[in-house]
Amino acid sequence: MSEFQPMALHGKNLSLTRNRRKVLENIDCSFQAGELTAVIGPNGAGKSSLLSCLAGVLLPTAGSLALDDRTITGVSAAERARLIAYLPQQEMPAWSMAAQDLVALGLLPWGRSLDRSRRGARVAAALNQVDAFHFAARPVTQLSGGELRRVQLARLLVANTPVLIADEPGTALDIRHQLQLMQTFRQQADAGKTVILALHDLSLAARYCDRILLLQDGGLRAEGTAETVLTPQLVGAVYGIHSEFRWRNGRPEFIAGDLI
Ligand SMILES: Nc1ncnc2c1ncn2[C@@H]1O[C@H](COP(=O)(O)OP(=O)(O)OP(=O)(O)O)[C@@H](O)[C@H]1O
Repeated sequence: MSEFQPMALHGKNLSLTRNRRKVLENIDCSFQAGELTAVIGPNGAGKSSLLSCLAGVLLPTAGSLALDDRTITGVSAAERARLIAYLPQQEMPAWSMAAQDLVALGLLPWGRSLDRSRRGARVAAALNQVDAFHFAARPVTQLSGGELRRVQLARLLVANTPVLIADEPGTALDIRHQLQLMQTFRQQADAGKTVILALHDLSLAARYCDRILLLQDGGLRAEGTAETVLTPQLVGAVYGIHSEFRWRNGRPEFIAGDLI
């Protein structure tokens, strides 16, 4: 396992039907290396469905996916696991392993190519990235919701994959750890990774992400920078709330207001 190869991910005309319900329709989306993208939208808009398709967990009913210029169907599952790391919205540990062992599961796609000491060093570094090193030896079934989430995030990060996909990664995290996590994702993107996050917190999306995809009813309603997507008009039309977007000390800021 060496330095990662930067990689773009492209979805073309993606549609998805789940249990006879059309949940995604004709979505075109591209995610470049070095870019941190937020996928936003109200409950049920299709964010998790889209991320699951991008991660290769759900097969789109129509459309195609490509990693750089290779269609995803030409990439073996084993190779895909070395290229894309994915954290679903909810995940309960199947059994009571130590936190560090759960993180080490993220290295499985490399098999025996990593020796024991390098494996241990990587796990420790990933746990440190999410401030979870001090409970590395604790059983995951005895952690708080936010502590468990941080361990799962360490598992996402440990493999150094070129593409990171995380569905509401900050769920259950306190505000400090949420900010720390967004800084980590920002650094990962700045290092050349392709980072895709489903987010409900629009102020975090505005502050940290290069680009925002706004989903509504399974379709792509808008796409662009925070300034072009998080307008009071669009946010009002999609979420039914008043809002403000402004620049403060050179940084984009989104402020949610009252219900319309
Ligand atoms: N297994 C399923 N079978 C049928 N419909 C489903 C299934 N899972 C999700 N859906 C439907 O698909 C649509 C999109 O769901 P999805 O979970 O992708 O939305 P989301 O934007 O991630 O929502 P949330 O913000 O609530 O997590 C919703 O209408 C949902 O009811």
